[in-house]
Amino acid sequence: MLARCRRLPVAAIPENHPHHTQAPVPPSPSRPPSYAASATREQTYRYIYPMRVLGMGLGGVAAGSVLLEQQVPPAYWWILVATCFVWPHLAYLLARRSKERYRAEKRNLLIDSAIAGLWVPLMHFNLLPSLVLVTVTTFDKLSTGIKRLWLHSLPGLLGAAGLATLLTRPEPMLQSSHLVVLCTLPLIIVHTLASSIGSYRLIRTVSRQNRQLEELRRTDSQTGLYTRDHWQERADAALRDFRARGEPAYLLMIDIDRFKFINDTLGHSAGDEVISAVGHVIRDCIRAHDSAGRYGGDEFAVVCADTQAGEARAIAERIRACVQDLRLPEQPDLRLTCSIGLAAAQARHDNLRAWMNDADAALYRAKNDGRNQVSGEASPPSVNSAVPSTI
Ligand SMILES: Nc1nc2c(ncn2[C@@H]2O[C@H](COP(=O)(O)OP(=O)(O)OP(=O)(O)O)[C@@H](O)[C@H]2O)c(=O)[nH]1
Repeated sequence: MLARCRRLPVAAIPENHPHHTQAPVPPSPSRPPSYAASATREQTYRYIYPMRVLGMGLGGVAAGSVLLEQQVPPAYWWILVATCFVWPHLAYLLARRSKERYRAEKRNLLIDSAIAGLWVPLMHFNLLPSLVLVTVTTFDKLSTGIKRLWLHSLPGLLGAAGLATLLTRPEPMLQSSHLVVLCTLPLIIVHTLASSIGSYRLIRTVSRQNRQLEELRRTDSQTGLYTRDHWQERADAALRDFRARGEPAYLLMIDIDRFKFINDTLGHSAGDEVISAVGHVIRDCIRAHDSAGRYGGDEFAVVCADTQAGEARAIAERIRACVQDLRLPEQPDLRLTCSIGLAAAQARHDNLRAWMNDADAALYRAKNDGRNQVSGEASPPSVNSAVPSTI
């Protein structure tokens, strides 16, 4: 009855997180099923077990208080012991011994609902414990996140309630005495607390994973530089600042020289190492407020915001010289160079594409003029001419 509130699952919960009970994704022919994912899902019954023992036990206390007042035959007490105190352990054993543990645990969850349904007529429809048992058990189905599980639990719940009504023909006694209220309170309190703690943990997990996802979106794994998308956001911001306040900004397009030849002669993995090493060189050569990104393949881009022409050229020259001095431990004889195109933000640059076109043109000139050099504007636009009259 209290069984599921610790483990509210959503897609963002990690597969190895105890809260994770995401419904199985059917394997597609092009994607082999993940062993890790299914292995964790198969352990769901372990996480549910202690909560089922607690929830069913507290439900048993509530139901027992009603039985106590009604002077019922001993069979009722045996049913109470079997369903509330034996069943949680039996459910655990059944799931553990099953070849398909996750499926077995889903069946156990449905049986939990049937048990709650059974107890409603056995308690003569005593209002408070009946409502609490049905609500808690249905909430638990919802909180698993398993699609439509709560809906699938209703036939069992209603069927068990109907069958027990037919067999025992109980006389409705809706009123709950003080004793029954007192004995039902622990279930209400513990279930609410457990649900709140589950939600709290879930929110913390989701926020942490959102931060990790954002980090992944921003960072190119091969070089540690920004990804193209994130770099473009930074460059856009620098262009906006230039257009709004006239803060000079420079853009550097960097391309490794004759990289195809490295790939062709030393292989792609050596090429990957070169890209990674050049990325690290660029990161070491820029200032804290510059933004460097991998633009694609062997091409990199740096945006230097709030920067004078001399500084921008010095950064570009530093990168060029450091790439020239770069030695790879695995390829000690390999000599690398790069070409760099430099472009200042101009008032005519309506968007980033226009600015990049200028940097690309400068890079093209550097390649044409013999590579291993920096080409581009030596002097910045004046601040006055930087702010367009239309702004
Ligand atoms: N190893 C490796 N190669 C890549 C990667 N991305 C792109 N390439 C290759 O990089 C090469 C890019 O070559 P270009 O920049 O066009 O030409 P280049 O040989 O460097 O010649 P120049 O730029 O004119 O000096 C192509 O052969 C791509 O297949 C990557 O991630 N790893």
